[in-house]
Amino acid sequence: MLEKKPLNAGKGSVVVITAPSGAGKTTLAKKLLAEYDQLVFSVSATTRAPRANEVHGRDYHFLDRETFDQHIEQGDFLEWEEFYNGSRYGTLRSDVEHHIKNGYFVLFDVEVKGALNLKNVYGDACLSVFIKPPSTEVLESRLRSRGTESEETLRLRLDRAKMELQQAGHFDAIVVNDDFDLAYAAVKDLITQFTGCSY
Ligand SMILES: Nc1nc2c(ncn2[C@@H]2O[C@H](COP(=O)(O)OP(=O)(O)O)[C@@H](O)[C@H]2O)c(=O)[nH]1
Ligand SMILES: Nc1ncnc2c1ncn2[C@@H]1O[C@H](COP(=O)(O)OP(=O)(O)O)[C@@H](O)[C@H]1O
Repeated sequence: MLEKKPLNAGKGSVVVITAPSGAGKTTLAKKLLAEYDQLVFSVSATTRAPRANEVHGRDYHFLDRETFDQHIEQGDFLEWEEFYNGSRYGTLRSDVEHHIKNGYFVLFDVEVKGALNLKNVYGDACLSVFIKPPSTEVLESRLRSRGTESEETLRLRLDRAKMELQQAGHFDAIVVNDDFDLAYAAVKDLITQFTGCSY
């Protein structure tokens, strides 16, 4: 769902990384954030339960469904989507505005529909990168070895991945995440070119 209210702040530049679940976007994003001082993470809100290593406010704002839906009603989200199983994910407008006002480039890690919506909002001020797994078999084995999914949520994520892979052509660049270091170098080059920032 794209919420129509425009951003109050001037349109800062943003980098959107999107991919099917398990392709490696969060791993790439974390390394980028550790290396680029000028890049700041858009911490999304979600109704899904935290994983063992996740911290509230750092990885996500973990909200119950009622609170999440209140934010929808109040128009607090720039965009939000239901990913699977009723789990909702959204970008809080105020967080992003705050970072842009402070002169940062904002890095988003969002699913494909949200990424397409953010491209619409930011237009030329957005670099969008689709991270592609080498194959669906590798995607499945990465999701399994991550150890975060039940058999049911694994299936739901893989089903959604099929739809998401078909959308890859809509983004500015596609980077295949086979060898991690090569994929990371490719994404870094794109960001350096787009932002003019070195790390
Ligand atoms: N549209 C949208 N998608 C989000 C947002 N935050 C996270 N996502 C995406 O929701 C999907 C599920 O996220 P998560 O449960 O953390 O699984 P993971 O990406 O496999 O680690 C991923 O594709 C995330 O990139 C958001 O604010 N908006
Ligand atoms: N190039 C790669 N080669 C092997 N494993 C990888 C690679 N990139 C990421 N992974 C692993 O795959 C799993 C999924 O990566 P993650 O970053 O959580 O994906 P996403 O955020 O897209 O769901 C993690 O266990 C991660 O360590």
